[in-house]
Amino acid sequence: MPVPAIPAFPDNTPTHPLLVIDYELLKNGDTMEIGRLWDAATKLGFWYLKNHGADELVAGMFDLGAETIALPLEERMKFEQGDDGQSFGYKAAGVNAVDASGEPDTVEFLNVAKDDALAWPKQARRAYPRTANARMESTVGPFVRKSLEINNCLLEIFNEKLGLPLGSLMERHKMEEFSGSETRITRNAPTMNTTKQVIGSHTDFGSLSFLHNRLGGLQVLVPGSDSWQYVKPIPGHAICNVGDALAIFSGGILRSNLHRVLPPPGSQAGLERWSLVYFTRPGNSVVLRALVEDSPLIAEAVAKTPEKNYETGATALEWFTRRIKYQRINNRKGPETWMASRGTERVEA
Ligand SMILES: O=C(O)CCC(=O)C(=O)O
Ligand SMILES: [Fe+2]
Repeated sequence: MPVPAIPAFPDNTPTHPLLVIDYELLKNGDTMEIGRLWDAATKLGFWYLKNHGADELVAGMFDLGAETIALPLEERMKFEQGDDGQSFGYKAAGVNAVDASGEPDTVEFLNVAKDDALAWPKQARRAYPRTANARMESTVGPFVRKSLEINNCLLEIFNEKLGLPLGSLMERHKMEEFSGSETRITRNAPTMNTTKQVIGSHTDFGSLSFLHNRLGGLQVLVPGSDSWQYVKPIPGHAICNVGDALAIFSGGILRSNLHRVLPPPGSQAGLERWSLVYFTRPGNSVVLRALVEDSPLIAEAVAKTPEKNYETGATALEWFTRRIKYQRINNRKGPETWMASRGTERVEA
């Protein structure tokens, strides 16, 4: 499907600069580029990634989004996530809170488990709408494999920079173990209100996110301030970020930064907004704690910040289930439910 021309991100809207990291250079072990990635991952926790080679697959995934949204709502609802903290499947608009007051979100999305994409045509975790089944082999599987290749390369780099024994991070992201790893296609309906949050402020739940945006709307909380700034989408550049699990494993050396989504700004206002992510998350049984015994660097970071508690006492599955479950408005009792859905911003506070 040809991509229609989209109005440029407005010139007069302030944006937060992210470092542009070249995946080809990382793959070739370029020390300077690895140093720049380290800088980005430890200071802001977000960076652009160019030369990742996933663009065609990304376009196919956006087509899958449009095909799925064209199904009758009733059919999509057969695959709804439900209220128990299960992520895979369809999420209808308005079922999650965006803040402590319980204001509803406006995005709908389809999440496909990495375990299902790789097991296809067998079912590993759950069933999906027929549009996803029709593209599982041609589009979803290849996109998931490509995203895994990229995120695994980043994990190996962080493993080395953190001074961990070879394979320590990969061991926590075993291909064979079921995990919360998934790809998500998100849609926000057109709206002229450019200030209402469509996805509330959050840190990502897992290890690494590989995000693709065509329209603006994503904002990061600028570290050390209470200022939110837009991240400008750049064609062919993914937006990558560190999530809670890596922040915890690294004792806070890697940064899981708060972010949120508003409707597209300025000249992009009123357009339907799509985004696509692949989330790498640890294996379900992996306990989320700082790897202090395995790296003097991590031990030192933890020792220097006694006010932070990186012993979550939770497995990746428990962490992930809790966060999803308490976002759901059906589970809401009061502002404490929003607090119960929070991630490392509690650890870091
Ligand atoms: O849509 C976006 O730009 C970001 C989405 C996001 O932060 C998420 O799904 O976790
Ligand atoms: Fe996110």
